[in-house]
Amino acid sequence: MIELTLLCPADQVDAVSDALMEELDALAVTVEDADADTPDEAPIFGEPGMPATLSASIGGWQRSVVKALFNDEDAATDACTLLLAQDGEDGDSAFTDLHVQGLYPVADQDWVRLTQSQFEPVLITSEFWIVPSWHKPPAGATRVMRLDPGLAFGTGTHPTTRMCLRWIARHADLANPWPRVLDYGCGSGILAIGAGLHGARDIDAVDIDFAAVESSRANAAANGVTLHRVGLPDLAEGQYPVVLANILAAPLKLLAPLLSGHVAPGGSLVMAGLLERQIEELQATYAPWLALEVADREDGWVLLTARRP
Ligand SMILES: C[S@@+](CC[C@H](N)C(=O)[O-])C[C@H]1O[C@@H](n2cnc3c(N)ncnc32)[C@H](O)[C@@H]1O
Repeated sequence: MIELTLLCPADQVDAVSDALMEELDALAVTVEDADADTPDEAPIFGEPGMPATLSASIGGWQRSVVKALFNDEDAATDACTLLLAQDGEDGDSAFTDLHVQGLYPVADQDWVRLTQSQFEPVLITSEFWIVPSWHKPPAGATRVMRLDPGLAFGTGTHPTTRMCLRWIARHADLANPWPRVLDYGCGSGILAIGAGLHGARDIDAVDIDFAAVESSRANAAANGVTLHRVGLPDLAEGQYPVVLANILAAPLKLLAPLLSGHVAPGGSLVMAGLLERQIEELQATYAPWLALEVADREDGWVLLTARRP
């Protein structure tokens, strides 16, 4: 295959990508920051609830590299010629300031195998592992969650997810299982499934993202875990002995009264997605309802928990 690489200003990224995919038969288009790994690198995604940067609202980085994949050199050359010849509204070229960087051969690879090789079994405790379907469970793993990477967040490789799962493994009591659990911001459903594998019953898993809801359903079924309710956040109802929420600081602050209200007397709130520097801010926000404490730390991330008296 051949990759056509173009340097493109932010306000033309969407139009160039659309033309390549929809009119010029590109097999795939990716957009990268031309200034990545330099002092000019600019993140364009803000946290949910925070303003996005200007570039995010116009489709790309100030200097974006658009890469389009074609079956062969002829197809890539034709596409490039047609793209540069497209007329704009004023009769000039539609894509001014577009610079062709080159055509590059892409070596044939086994992409499935390459992707799979990036996901190894993840240790939560010596007994509890997250294992992709193409791996055998490691020796000594007595509790195994089968989970493959998909559209929703949560494969067990991120420290925030791992800390929540460790908390579940350490606090669940099979002789006295949690009668209800709420996984708020369930993503792949990994925390809800983790709770289910540790005996929890009546587990509700909610998320604002439909892809997460679908993926939680499918992953739970693949692990033989029954979820009670799975859907949008308004499905969460009443009080739960355990409320799990791995989101991010800004939404967790906005959700403080709601999440605190879902914690049953004697129950626990378990929150992740928070950095060391955000601890005091979160503690202050939740103080009217619950006293949050640091329960775990990993790679600059913290797990905050609180028990309702
Ligand atoms: C970091 S992922 C966590 C996924 C999974 N629970 C885990 O621990 O790996 C955060 C999830 O929260 C969801 N989310 C973000 N804001 C939310 C909100 N206000 N209410 C419910 N879910 C939210 C996102 O769609 C995403 O699936």
